Amino acid sequence: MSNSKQAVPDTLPLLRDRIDSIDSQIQMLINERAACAQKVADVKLAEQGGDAVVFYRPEREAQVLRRVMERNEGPLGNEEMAKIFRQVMSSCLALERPMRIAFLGPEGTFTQQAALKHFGKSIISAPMAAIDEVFREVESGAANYGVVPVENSTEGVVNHTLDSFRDSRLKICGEVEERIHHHLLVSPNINADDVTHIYSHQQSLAQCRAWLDRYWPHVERVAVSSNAEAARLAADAGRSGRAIAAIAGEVACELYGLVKVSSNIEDRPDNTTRFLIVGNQDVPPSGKDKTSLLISAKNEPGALYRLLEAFERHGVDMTRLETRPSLMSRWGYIFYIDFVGHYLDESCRAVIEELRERASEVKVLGSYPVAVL
Ligand SMILES: C=C(O[C@@H]1C=C(C(=O)O)C=C[C@H]1O)C(=O)O
Repeated sequence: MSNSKQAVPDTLPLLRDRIDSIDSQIQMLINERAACAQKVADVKLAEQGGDAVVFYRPEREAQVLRRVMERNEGPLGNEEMAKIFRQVMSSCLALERPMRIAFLGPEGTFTQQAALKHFGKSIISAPMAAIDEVFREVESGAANYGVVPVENSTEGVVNHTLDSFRDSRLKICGEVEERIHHHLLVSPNINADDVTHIYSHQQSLAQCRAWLDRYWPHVERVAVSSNAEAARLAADAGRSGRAIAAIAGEVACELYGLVKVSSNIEDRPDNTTRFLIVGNQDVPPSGKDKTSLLISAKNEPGALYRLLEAFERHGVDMTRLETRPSLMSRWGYIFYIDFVGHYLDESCRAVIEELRERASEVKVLGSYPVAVL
């Protein structure tokens, strides 16, 4: 831009004039960008036609965000800047048709937070009551993509999600990581000193146990179906003057009009959950990808060793291994393996080919960009 290197004025009126002028340029450029994105959609329609057209490209979006972070010079931080671009892309894509995203609900869950982090805010939210319903909603075409939790750094793997992949043809199209922060919330008309009960999901109560023991040892803890439900109940109670607090996240706090008594009360400050994006799409390489496999191993001595050995020999970096019962045969197992790379990369292809010779079933659940935000 012509005036991007102009000296910054130092009086309030001049600074505000400058901001106004920058804003109008930003606005013009955002609309110019949106017009280009619309044109891209037209080209895709012309090339791919009708129902087959895929407007949302996770690999391209990841590349755009990575580039934003690489070239960023501040004073805004890389992540802050990428979040702004995340929303710009979300708005551009929604010009075509906002995507419907199914997630593990109700409104206000951390999974919804993850969905918004991944897709931006210009989506239609479709809260589902259970993980398998998220899968079904996407399989039936009622939603474009689904978001489900898959592992938590404190609590471990989410079995329902892994098990859902057994019978599903959906592909993993992306991953999101979310630092999970819990807050103690009450209705604005309630005095925190009067609180008689604290509601939350069992996992969250567990993740804040030491903090609760220290500061609220004599208040009864009540486990409910989700944090968002706890927040809703606390808001409801507040309306009739009952002093019930909830432990929940930021989104639930805002959604149910609660106020924070204490923030970030989780015992482990690095408490993180990883979520997966599931869809009907094979995502091309983004340059920095991960792949997830489901493998049914033959039930014989050394079976797992022979599977893992292939990764070692081809220098492919395995990041996760989970075991689940196969349900097909007693003491048969299914392994879930994540590794660095795309299934089209030469070394990854070689590994997958060898696994196919050694296992009774190998299903590529998807290759997808490593989480950017
Ligand atoms: C514009 C495109 O389509 C969508 C919008 C994007 C954007 O706004 O940058 C990026 C990828 C797609 O989700 C594209 O494929 O380039």
